[in-house]
Amino acid sequence: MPMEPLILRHGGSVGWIEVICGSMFSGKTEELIRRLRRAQIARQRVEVFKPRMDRRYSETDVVSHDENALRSTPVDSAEQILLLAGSADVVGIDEAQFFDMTLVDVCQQLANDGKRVIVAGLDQDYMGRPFEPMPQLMAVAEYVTKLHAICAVCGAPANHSQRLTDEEGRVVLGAADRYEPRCRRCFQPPRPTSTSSLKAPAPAATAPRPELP
Ligand SMILES: Nc1ncnc2c1ncn2[C@@H]1O[C@H](COP(=O)(O)OP(=O)(O)O)[C@@H](O)[C@H]1O
Ligand SMILES: Cc1cn([C@H]2C[C@H](O)[C@@H](COP(=O)(O)O)O2)c(=O)[nH]c1=O
Ligand SMILES: [Zn+2]
Repeated sequence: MPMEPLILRHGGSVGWIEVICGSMFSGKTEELIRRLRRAQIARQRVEVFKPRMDRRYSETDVVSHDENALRSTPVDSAEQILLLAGSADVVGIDEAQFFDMTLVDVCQQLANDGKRVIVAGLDQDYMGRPFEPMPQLMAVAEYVTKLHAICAVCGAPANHSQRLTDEEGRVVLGAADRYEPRCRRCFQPPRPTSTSSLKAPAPAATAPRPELP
């Protein structure tokens, strides 16, 4: 993965998008901070953003579960990132799953403008569903890194974030008080309680057997 701005023959530099994704505790924030610190060491201009709603560990800093921290600007919307990125060479964005789909266009515009854009976020929610806008960002990114935590039940690589409370709704902020990473085998997605799930097909006894491929 290129770390230095690439200079084009006609003068300007070419930008790109890097996505860092995975479950909670997989090391996304640590990896984001590591890449941004290296860019600072290379004397590149770095701007870091996070959604203002993420106040878990700090109002202003991007903070990992291990208390590794980097100063950031909290924003209320993805559009604000465009306004505030200014002349940065490198733009870091944490907790990308809390922005709306506008973030995809914002990242594209920043990269088209010659900036290196590094986005970190959850690829799945507590139900195991793709967490927008992460899938769309992964599709348009030049580089995608998927990280794994360690399953809190069995120690295997963990791909899921298990919510430990009965709270419903996609957005419920928390850390180890509310979530733990789990592997595919140990993950137990909560049952959906929407009315559509009440109209589920008949029980297995009367359902037709699936055909073998
Ligand atoms: N079950 C776990 N698996 C991996 N790391 C864990 C686990 N529980 C706690 N940690 C800690 O979380 C750190 C990663 O934190 P962080 O970068 O904030 O992750 P993320 O941003 O993906 O939630 C690890 O370096 C480790 O110290
Ligand atoms: C799975 C899931 C998580 N969240 C929240 C919980 C935390 O506040 C963040 C994830 O932080 P991390 O840096 O990746 O540890 O997201 C949520 O709101 N909804 C979910 O489904
Ligand atoms: Zn497991």
